[in-house]
Amino acid sequence: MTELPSTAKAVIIGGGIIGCSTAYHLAKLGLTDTVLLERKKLTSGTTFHAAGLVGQLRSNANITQLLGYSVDLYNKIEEETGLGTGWKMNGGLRLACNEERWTEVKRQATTAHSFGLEMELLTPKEAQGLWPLMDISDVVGAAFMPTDGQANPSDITQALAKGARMAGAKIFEDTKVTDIEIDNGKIKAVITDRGRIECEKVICCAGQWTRMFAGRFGVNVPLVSMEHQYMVTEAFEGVPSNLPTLRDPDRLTYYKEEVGGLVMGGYEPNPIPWANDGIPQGFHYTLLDSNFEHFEPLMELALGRVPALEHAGIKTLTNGPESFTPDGNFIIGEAPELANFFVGAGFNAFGIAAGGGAGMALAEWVHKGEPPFDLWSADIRRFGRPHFDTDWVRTRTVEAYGKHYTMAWPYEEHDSGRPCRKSPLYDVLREQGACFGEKLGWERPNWYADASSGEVPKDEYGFGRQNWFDAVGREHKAAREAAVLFDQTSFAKFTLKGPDALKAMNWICANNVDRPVGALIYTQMLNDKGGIECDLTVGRVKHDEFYIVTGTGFATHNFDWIRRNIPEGLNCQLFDITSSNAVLSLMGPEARNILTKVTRDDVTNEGFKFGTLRTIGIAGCPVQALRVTYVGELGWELHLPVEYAQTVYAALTEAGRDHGLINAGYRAIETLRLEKGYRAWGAEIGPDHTSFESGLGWAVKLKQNIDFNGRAAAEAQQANGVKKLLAGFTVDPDIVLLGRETIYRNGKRVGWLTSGGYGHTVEKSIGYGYVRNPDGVDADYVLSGDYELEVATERVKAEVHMRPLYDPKMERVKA
Ligand SMILES: NCCCC(=O)O
Repeated sequence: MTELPSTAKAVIIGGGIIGCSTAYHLAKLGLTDTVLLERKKLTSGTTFHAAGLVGQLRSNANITQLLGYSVDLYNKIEEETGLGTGWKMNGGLRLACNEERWTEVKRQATTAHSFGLEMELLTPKEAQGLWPLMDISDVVGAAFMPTDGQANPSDITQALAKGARMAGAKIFEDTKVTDIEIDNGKIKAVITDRGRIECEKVICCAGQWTRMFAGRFGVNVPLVSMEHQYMVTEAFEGVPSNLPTLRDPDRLTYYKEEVGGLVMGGYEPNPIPWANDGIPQGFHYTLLDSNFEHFEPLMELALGRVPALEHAGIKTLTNGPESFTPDGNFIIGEAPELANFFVGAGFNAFGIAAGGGAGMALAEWVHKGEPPFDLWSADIRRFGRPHFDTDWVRTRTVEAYGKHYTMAWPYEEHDSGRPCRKSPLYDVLREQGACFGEKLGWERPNWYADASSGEVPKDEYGFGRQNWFDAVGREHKAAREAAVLFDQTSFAKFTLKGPDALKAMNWICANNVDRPVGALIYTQMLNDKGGIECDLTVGRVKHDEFYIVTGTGFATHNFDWIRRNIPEGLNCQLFDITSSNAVLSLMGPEARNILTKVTRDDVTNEGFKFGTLRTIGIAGCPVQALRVTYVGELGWELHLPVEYAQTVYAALTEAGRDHGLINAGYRAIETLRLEKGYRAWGAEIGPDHTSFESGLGWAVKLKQNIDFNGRAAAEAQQANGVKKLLAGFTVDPDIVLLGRETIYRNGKRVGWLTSGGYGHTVEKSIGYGYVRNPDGVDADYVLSGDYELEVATERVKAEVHMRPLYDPKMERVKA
């Protein structure tokens, strides 16, 4: 047996497709000092029993791009390594068996077009032409993606491993990692049963073992092993080798050709979690007992689609446990809990589809310290407090598994593991008709039902206008004409304190935070490319203390970003105080009149200017009042110790009684901010979009002689111009915009919508998206075009806007 090296730059743990692909890409990047350790044999954990379908389309452009990268790699890896991979680009069919599904499929086809992928809509007969074995009596239509395909999971992994070795990486089988040596928060070495390897970076691609293993070092990887079954038939007539893969989501099943027979599996609504108390020792090349009884309902559904299965001989019913995650996306990135510990795991049964691209992305992340493009939807930092509890994760993951093929409704909420995190006002607001949504475990009012007119606080999903449309319209109108109260307790809140707090903040923030005590500053935090990593409000509470407020879902990510970017040697401490403060946002033209009734402090426009914060007294409570808005109206965010929440809420509602004050929820916030043109991180802005591209260059301190993270990139972009620019679009109010609709300028595809919704004041459907032009783009260019949006494959005329649709002069906000 070859001796283990005593040192390496990077050690990969796990020899499945993700580990091998990461080794391949690290070596190709020149990091030949990479070692991959597999405790048994390559592929022997999960990869060997994967089904091997390679589909590309996801609702996120960059994840789709990553899967597209896999296809490109699989197209060439066989020739590069000389090893067969079983890869074939036989195309993928997706069926729709009811009108709602057909709408979903048409919207997916438009999403594919937005992302530059070919996806054709087919009649049932045309689909049957590609898949003659299927019964089409219930099929309404189908979509076909010609560049999808399938691979042999073990073979493609071996090819990647060979490619990695050819490029210089070292791979060791039968080598178990027993420990990681960490000194003072720094990784020092990996300890194996064959010796110690000193290293800087560890990349944990240990599949379903990852949660337990990473947990030993304080790294939380919320994944769960679930039984996943598929049947393999003997060869039978009518199954050509070029048969496309088939997804039949209304029957919860998928198919691919294998040696002249079919592989058929699916996602049952009552999945079985496995190894709740840990994966048994010696589990390699191991399958679970076939569970025919559990598989039978899927089999029944499949027989309806492929009657010939009735007479096909069954070779096996494979039952292999695989890792699934609470939101159905995989987990990638550097752990926020431990520097230089990277994770690539939790692939939800699309590890083969994602393997090529995920290995590429992970390798770049390891090598350059950042991913090749924004991977937020798969980023390990998207998780938070509830995800530390295995039982909660399991409950949510069971739901996510069961919904793998069910309709992905717009605005759909999770049902399981709720309620988990509750604002002190939860019960009060529920009494008042709140219909809650959930984010990072927090229950948050989305909208309020009016019981007196028979409304019920329950979402009914659909692709048209939903059952909450009127309620949200009511809340929207109250915000514009009177006042509303939003419970925004779930906001993530941090403080940064210490003698060097200002120095640190002015390095991390793109806007100048060296303002007088009491100033409230909107700022972005930029990466080296000028991309927006964080978008938040910063209050200067004392000369050496800042109060930082950001979106609920970004708590882990933003905390991690700030902590990592505090320059070494500076004396300041960052604290997460999310759970200490409740937040009530009082917004609307009557906000001041209401506030005046409950406080003796000066809340006049002169006494309490927009963009400032101050402590005011309300009902015995010291309230940190922030004069800021995300809805485009006069208003204050009131941050207060949680124990006062009910008292202050009662005082405000009492004071607001004669001013038209009502409760409002997050869906009203969305329609209000769309009208006002406020950007949302994760949609309009994010690491791939810069301040100048998104029209936020006004908040970047280039005129001041202050160095900051991302300055060089921002300066270059200011000097050279941009190649994409964010614009607003409006269309006829009957057209429902949801985001990802394709943007056409003068008949040419130039981008897609990042958000879509309806503006109850402007009475139009509103969308935002980037207009791209490789030769450069500015506002005149954007405004000089004729625009159409493709919505569910149909083009509609659109108006373009470069200024907010509502109150462009900020008169209402600053009133
Ligand atoms: N491993 C099953 C994949 C199913 C799908 O790609 O839809």
